[in-house]
Amino acid sequence: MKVTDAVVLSEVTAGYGRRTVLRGLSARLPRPGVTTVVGPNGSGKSTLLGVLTGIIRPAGGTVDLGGAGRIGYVAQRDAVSDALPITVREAVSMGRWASRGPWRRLTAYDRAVVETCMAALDLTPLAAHRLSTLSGGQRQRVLLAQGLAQEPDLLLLDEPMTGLDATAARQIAGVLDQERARGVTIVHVTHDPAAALRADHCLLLDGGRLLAEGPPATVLHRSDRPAG
Ligand SMILES: Nc1ncnc2c1ncn2[C@@H]1O[C@H](COP(=O)(O)OP(=O)(O)OP(=O)(O)O)[C@@H](O)[C@H]1O
Repeated sequence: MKVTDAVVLSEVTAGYGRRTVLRGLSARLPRPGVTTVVGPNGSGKSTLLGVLTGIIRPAGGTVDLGGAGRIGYVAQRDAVSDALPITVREAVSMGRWASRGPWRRLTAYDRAVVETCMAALDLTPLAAHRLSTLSGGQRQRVLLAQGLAQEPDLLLLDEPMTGLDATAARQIAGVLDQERARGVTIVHVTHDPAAALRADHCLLLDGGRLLAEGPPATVLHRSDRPAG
């Protein structure tokens, strides 16, 4: 696989069936580095993450992950059933399925990764609790721990800070800083300008098109102004 210093999207067109969402999107995301994706509701941010995961196959254009092998994906909390009758430890362990396959017995290494990821997000005391008994912010931390347990090169996050209090948001930001320092490439959809500003790079989408890309301060300034 080709190894570059970037994830490169070239003229990507993608959507759902006959519904086109992303239209001719070209962008270059630093690798390693943190890229935030901002834009109004429905502008195609989650669809872009779907393309990067490979779940959504572009109808046109190309995606070059720059050699990123393992991809971790952390969904919006709403997208995940809170009713699953599993514990926090079981949910985080699901992050190991990507390398082991579902229903396989986890190795000692897998179990150690799961414990480390729970500890990083202060989930160890909740390890035996059912997901359904957790608060929204705690569940959000479980989803991130599950993403980290995949030991990804490329970590894709869909609004991981939504609805979190300041302490939990700071904690997640700290964990993402650590991952970035370890060389993980992070792509992060957010509506939070403070989170977007901390990134290395920012993409502004509108109507499925790239309106601007570059340093967050410049791009966010652009997003404050009416398009045109
Ligand atoms: N599974 C789907 N089938 C058909 N259309 C979809 C599907 N998922 C999203 N869409 C449509 O694609 C468009 C872009 O949605 P997407 O979720 O990518 O936007 P977004 O920028 O992430 O929005 P938000 O900020 O609200 O999360 C929307 O018009 C949405 O209705």
